[in-house]
Amino acid sequence: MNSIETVSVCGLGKLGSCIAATLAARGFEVVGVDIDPEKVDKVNKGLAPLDEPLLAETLRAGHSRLRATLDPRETVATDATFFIPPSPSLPDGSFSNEFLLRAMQPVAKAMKDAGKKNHLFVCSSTTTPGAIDAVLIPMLERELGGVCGRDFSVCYNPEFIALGDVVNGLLEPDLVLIGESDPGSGAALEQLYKKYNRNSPRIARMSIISAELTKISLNSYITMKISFTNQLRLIAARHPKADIHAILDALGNDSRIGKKYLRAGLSYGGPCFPRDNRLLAYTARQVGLEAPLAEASDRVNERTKQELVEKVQQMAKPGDMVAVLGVTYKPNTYITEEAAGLFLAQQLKRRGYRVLIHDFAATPANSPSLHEFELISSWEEFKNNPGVSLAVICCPWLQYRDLASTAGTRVFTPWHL
Ligand SMILES: NC(=O)C1=CN([C@@H]2O[C@H](COP(=O)(O)OP(=O)(O)OC[C@H]3O[C@@H](n4cnc5c(N)ncnc54)[C@H](O)[C@@H]3O)[C@@H](O)[C@H]2O)C=CC1
Ligand SMILES: O=C(O)[C@H]1O[C@H](OP(=O)(O)OP(=O)(O)OC[C@H]2O[C@@H](n3ccc(=O)[nH]c3=O)[C@H](O)[C@@H]2O)[C@H](O)[C@@H](O)[C@@H]1O
Repeated sequence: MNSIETVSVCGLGKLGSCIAATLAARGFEVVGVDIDPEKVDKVNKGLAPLDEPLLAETLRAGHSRLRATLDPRETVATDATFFIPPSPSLPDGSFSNEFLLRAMQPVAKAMKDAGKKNHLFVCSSTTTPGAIDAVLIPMLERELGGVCGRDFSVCYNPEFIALGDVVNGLLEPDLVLIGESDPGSGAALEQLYKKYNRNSPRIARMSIISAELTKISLNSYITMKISFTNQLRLIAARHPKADIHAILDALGNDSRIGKKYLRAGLSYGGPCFPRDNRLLAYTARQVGLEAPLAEASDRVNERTKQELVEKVQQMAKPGDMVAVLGVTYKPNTYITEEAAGLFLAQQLKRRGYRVLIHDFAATPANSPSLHEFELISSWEEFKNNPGVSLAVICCPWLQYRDLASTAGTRVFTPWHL
């Protein structure tokens, strides 16, 4: 296929809005498509549809080359369409294809109606390994009445970005991963990335199933590393003279291990890590195998959460006022999904503690699970006069560093701030 100059992006959410904005800022003509009129309206006004560092500036930089629409037929005028709708986790561990099917179908129909051939369908949402070949490509072949790799192409191209750093993560990744239905489409996408990235990342091209397995393996491997630190932390805690931070700092010097994601703290959370291990275990079961390492990482993670509750129970008794500081799954995001702090607050409340909550970004408006809690409204006032029996720093927001214990309050800091 020819080079990609114009691009459409279906799904302008946490990841898609940043992909659309960065593509436009790097010189591509971009059409953004979403089913949410508010997001479309905001993007057309050059405003960020959600909170993400650098998104507003990037949208402004590419404003003249980016427009958004509710109409998927407008993708026909572009060379390639990136699909980035949600792919929620199902109870059996697999990821739903429903949103991808619903986003791709009208685009395929529009291509067919316009008689357009050779469109490139790029799936960026995380998929269950095997789903693209078994479900999405057959649907596209039916809708388009053609053969994948001859009449149209499909690439799987997930991004390895972490929330709070999406724009830089997209533009300067360690790795660009391309699963391709045919060499021509992979080559075209590789050329796009050579123009788009600000660094020169390794571009790994492979079959679609290999790329699907690579994507979930990466997250699964990293959680194995985090769970290893937690396993070691629990063992070291039983030895009064052992210092987990000194141990991990030493281990990280071995280049085979490395220092990243080797920080002793609490459990991992968020919308990605916990569900990717469940997906790897599901993928193993599909071929009659087990994924004991992925399952063990999740077990250690659950144990880490329980251990935090037990530890706090040793430090305060039911009826006491405990302040849970930091209820997001990591700093610089408002997301509380599977966060250690939220888990602790819920468990303490259930056990009869009086719970006060504080966070620098999460509020009941953006995290409805916080509605059931009393919130600390002013951090400055609280910092100077906590007046509670125990404050637990559950998320390593740097602003918590200067909270000192006062006469009546102890401060418990599982993260080495
Ligand atoms: N947020 C993250 O950190 C990362 C997310 N991913 C993957 O990216 C995908 C999207 O994630 P997020 O951006 O976080 O989701 P999100 O929920 O923030 O955004 C999804 C967007 O898709 C839109 N949408 C839904 N159906 C649509 C349709 N039929 N046509 C057009 N737009 C449609 C929604 O209105 C929403 O704006 C998921 O598969 C996720 O696993 C992968 C790596 C990182
Ligand atoms: O698949 C995805 O969607 C993304 O998932 C993660 O991104 P994210 O969940 O946004 O955030 P991270 O910054 O990686 O943190 C995840 C969790 O790990 C925890 N963590 C991180 C580092 C560490 O040393 N220890 C540790 O417990 C954090 O506190 C947090 O709860 C991956 O880092 C991305 O590469 C990937 O693209």
